[in-house]
Amino acid sequence: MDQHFDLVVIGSGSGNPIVDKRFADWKVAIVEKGVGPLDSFGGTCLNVGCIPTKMFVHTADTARVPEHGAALGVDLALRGVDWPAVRDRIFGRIDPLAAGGERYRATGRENVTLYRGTARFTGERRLAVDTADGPVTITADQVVVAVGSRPDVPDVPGLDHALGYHTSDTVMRLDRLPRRMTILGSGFVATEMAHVFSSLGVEISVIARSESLLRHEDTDVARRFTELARDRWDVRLNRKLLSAGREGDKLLLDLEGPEGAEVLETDELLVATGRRPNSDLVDAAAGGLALHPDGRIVVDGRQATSVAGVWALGDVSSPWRLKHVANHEGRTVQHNLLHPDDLRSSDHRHVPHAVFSSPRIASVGMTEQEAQVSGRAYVTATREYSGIAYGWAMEDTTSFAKVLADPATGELLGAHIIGPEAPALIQPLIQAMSFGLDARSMARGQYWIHPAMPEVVENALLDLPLD
Ligand SMILES: Cc1cc2nc3c(=O)[nH]c(=O)nc-3n(C[C@H](O)[C@H](O)[C@H](O)COP(=O)(O)OP(=O)(O)OC[C@H]3O[C@@H](n4cnc5c(N)ncnc54)[C@H](O)[C@@H]3O)c2cc1C
Ligand SMILES: NC(=O)c1ccc[n+]([C@@H]2O[C@H](COP(=O)([O-])OP(=O)(O)OC[C@H]3O[C@@H](n4cnc5c(N)ncnc54)[C@H](O)[C@@H]3O)[C@@H](O)[C@H]2O)c1
Repeated sequence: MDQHFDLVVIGSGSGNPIVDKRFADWKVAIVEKGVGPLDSFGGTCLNVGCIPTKMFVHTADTARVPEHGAALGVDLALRGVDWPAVRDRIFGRIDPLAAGGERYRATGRENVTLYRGTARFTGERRLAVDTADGPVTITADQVVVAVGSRPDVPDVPGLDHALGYHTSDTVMRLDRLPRRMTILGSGFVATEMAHVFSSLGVEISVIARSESLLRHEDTDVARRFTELARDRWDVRLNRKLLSAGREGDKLLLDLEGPEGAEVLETDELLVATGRRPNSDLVDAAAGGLALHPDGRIVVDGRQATSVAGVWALGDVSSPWRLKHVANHEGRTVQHNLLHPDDLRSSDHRHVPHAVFSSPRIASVGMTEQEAQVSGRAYVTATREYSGIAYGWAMEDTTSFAKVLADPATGELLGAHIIGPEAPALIQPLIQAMSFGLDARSMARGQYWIHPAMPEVVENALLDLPLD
């Protein structure tokens, strides 16, 4: 029998918090198929994304303290890494959170029904869900499509499930640490996981198809990061993976590079080559939803899709696959559901991101290469951490903050930081850009605590050659 609801939310990641107490009078369904090896409730960020990765990153940073201590004359030693303890501490916190979230949705509110299964559109605002109790048909006045994305694995001969490769969905739950791990890709996941596993003692090889890691970052940042990565990992740039195979416990990767063919032998392979939107899993086209060529659902500024009453947010529709963007878009959808006569748009003017590798990277606004292409007048200034007092304290020789501004007005156009605490240091610059504070006012209109790390930002701003 068909079930009709006021609202159906598909996906329990950033879609789930939309349904708060203001929806107490609405008849609501939430549909979730499960993510990761345990088919968990709560989406990517909680179960296989931001949260576990950053718990591993913090652990990795801790394991590297002896390396940093040596430069300061402090003799520390890493005596060992108890991988099962590390892994189980992290998932021992996360798995109960996911289970608790699911319990609340299953039993916590009378007006909310949780369906566990994959939802597929069979018409406009009409869905079929395969649940453990059999198929259900759901119709609704309003539908929120928050189905996210999944790892995208390239079509390479031998690179199939039988090979036993990992993605970010599985690599954090390895039974044991391998001696060697190869990572295919050179973006967010690749560089964060290379930091995690190398800090815990694994020999890392990174296969990048371009000539730098993190090539979407400002070129100065990507260049510095790549130089540092080459000191730490076996970084193979300009490489193509031609085929993959297994010989007993070993994986053999056939690569083609600037010096011809090479075979890389490894124990585990992490494929980190991007993600694809889950619009196909939900059969968005059958629901009448317009799609971009890359599979993202088309939305307008208000997160409305091409079908009245259907909204989309997060990785399935956004060009930014970031949790803070998905959350922001979720709040837009929530407001628009509750206030149909006063619709709001999402604010995508200054979307920042951070890469939690080592060193850390944080960025907002235009890179220098984007500023060049845009043709707009700009000036830049770069201040090394070694040029501020706290940088001396840390004996830092490689980190910097770079800012871009309009020479005439001082309007901040972009900021890029590579080094310790970059994600925290960039926040005042995001604030300045969001609220229209120009570089000169920002630098001189407030006190900067001395001798703290934000002085690197203050000095970069003061160094800008403004008219
Ligand atoms: C390893 C990793 C680390 C990351 N780290 C960060 C970070 O540090 N900072 C950051 O900002 N972002 C990070 N991200 C990105 C961030 O996790 C995503 O942008 C965010 O979680 C997307 O939220 P969402 O709600 O769009 O999708 P999800 O959270 O993926 O939610 C979608 C849900 O829909 C379900 N679903 C899919 N199809 C169906 C269907 N047909 N029927 C029913 N249910 C369905 C899925 O099972 C899933 O639970 C990371 C991502 C990864 C993979
Ligand atoms: N700190 C964070 O905010 C964070 C952390 C992890 C993931 N994420 C999000 O998750 C998404 C997925 O991360 P990701 O690292 O998988 O994607 P990514 O887009 O950051 O990087 C993908 C990498 O794979 C390479 N690549 C693509 N196809 C390839 C192929 N066929 N062969 C070889 N290399 C190939 C690309 O050149 C790139 O280096 C990101 O878009 C990001 O938004 C965010």
